[in-house]
Amino acid sequence: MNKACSSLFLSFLTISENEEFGRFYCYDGHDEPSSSDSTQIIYRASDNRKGGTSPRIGTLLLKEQPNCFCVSEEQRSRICNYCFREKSEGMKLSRCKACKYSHYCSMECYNADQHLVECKALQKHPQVTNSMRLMLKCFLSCKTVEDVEKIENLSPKQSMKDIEDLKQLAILFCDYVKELDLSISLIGHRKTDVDYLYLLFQKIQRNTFSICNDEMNVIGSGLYVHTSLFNHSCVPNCTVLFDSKKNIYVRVINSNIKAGEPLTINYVDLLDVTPNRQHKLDKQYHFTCQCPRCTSTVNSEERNTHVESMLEMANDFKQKNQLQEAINCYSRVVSKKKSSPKLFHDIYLGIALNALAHNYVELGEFEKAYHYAVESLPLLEQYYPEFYPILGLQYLMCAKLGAHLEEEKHHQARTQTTSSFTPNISSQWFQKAFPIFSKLFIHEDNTPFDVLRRNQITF
Ligand SMILES: C[S@@+](CC[C@H](N)C(=O)[O-])C[C@H]1O[C@@H](n2cnc3c(N)ncnc32)[C@H](O)[C@@H]1O
Repeated sequence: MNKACSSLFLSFLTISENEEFGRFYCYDGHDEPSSSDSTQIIYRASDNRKGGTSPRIGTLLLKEQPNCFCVSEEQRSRICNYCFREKSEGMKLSRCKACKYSHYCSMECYNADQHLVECKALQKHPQVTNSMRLMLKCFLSCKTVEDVEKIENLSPKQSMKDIEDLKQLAILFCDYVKELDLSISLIGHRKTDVDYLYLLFQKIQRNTFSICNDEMNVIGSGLYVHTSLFNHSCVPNCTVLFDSKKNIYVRVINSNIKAGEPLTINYVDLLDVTPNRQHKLDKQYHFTCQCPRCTSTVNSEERNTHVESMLEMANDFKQKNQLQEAINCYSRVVSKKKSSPKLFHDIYLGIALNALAHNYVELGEFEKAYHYAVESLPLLEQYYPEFYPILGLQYLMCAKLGAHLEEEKHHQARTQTTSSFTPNISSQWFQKAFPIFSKLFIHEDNTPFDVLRRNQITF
């Protein structure tokens, strides 16, 4: 029942012809699922490690290029809209003179992005949303029957329920593209078919990945048709990462995956309380998560709307670059929690401490940043898996800040005659960061050392 996989999968992955649910399972090589199973892709654990059923941490399950992608609105003047390279002293970006919207590093990127088609639409509709731009890119990517099949096979196969904002989006999209020549696309003739567009928008809503840079900041969005077959869990055993060429990598992050267990990634931020995660999963992905964390009756994670509005206010200040005001809001959350520990869930404290650390880095107040980053760690360790990219970056941030503070103290010690020696505070965090980087951040164009180097916080 299993057919061989395309080259982007490693050989131990096989694809079943049953496409009903499209879940990936860990497979021990003995207990082959029957054809009535919903299993779509199976991980042959026994091929990877003799005698064991669980793949090792860091095992690469698949690597894939995006079928279509677009740069995020906030990043469009900072990175090339096709190759996603960052603007730097050695690399200039030119803004398209016609639409004044898109930026490219070269004519090759301008042409490869098929910008001329989009340019016409952007000139008339500069307020376009990311999902509309991604939809147009999706149209442009459909050049063969196979390309069309890949998109049409994405979940859901049929329109599921009335989603008013997606219906509106379908209507807006018709207007966006009505004057464009989309004859190069095999689905171009459907550019104003509202029902078809509504279904495609549902697929885009459920299957789009945020493309992140090394620091896990979102720089774009894309469709990756194979990776999007992974289901979600709030206790995931796999994670996705990106390289600088927008390739996605799915790697194992739990060394205790049993045969028959689904292989999962997370669709929403894990540093959030259960009702909020569930709400997001329901709204965007239309399912109720039944993972151990969501169904736990032991550690209930309740919402606190008062704290949430304070965090939201802080976030608004941050967006407007009013960092000190944002810091005041986050600090109020921290002090409320310290004065009444049971008032709201620890997760909110984790969010506030983490935000304080990042805000103080931006303000150049590194001692405070270090203090909050270290204080946030036990909470991040509780809600993120042990081998998780964001956790690795947090350890790295502590290490870099620690190293900077040590350096400053040594400098003071050299210039003053009396000073105490500074303990080596940074190495403990480097030691924690390194296993995560060496197992997860290992892309074709990267060694973990490159990533560590690129992630240096510049002081
Ligand atoms: C990106 S797709 C994942 C692959 C999909 N299951 C398929 O077979 O094509 C997202 C959709 O999968 C389903 N899904 C993902 N994780 C799930 C879970 N933990 N429980 C139930 N449904 C899930 C939901 O319908 C969701 O909208």
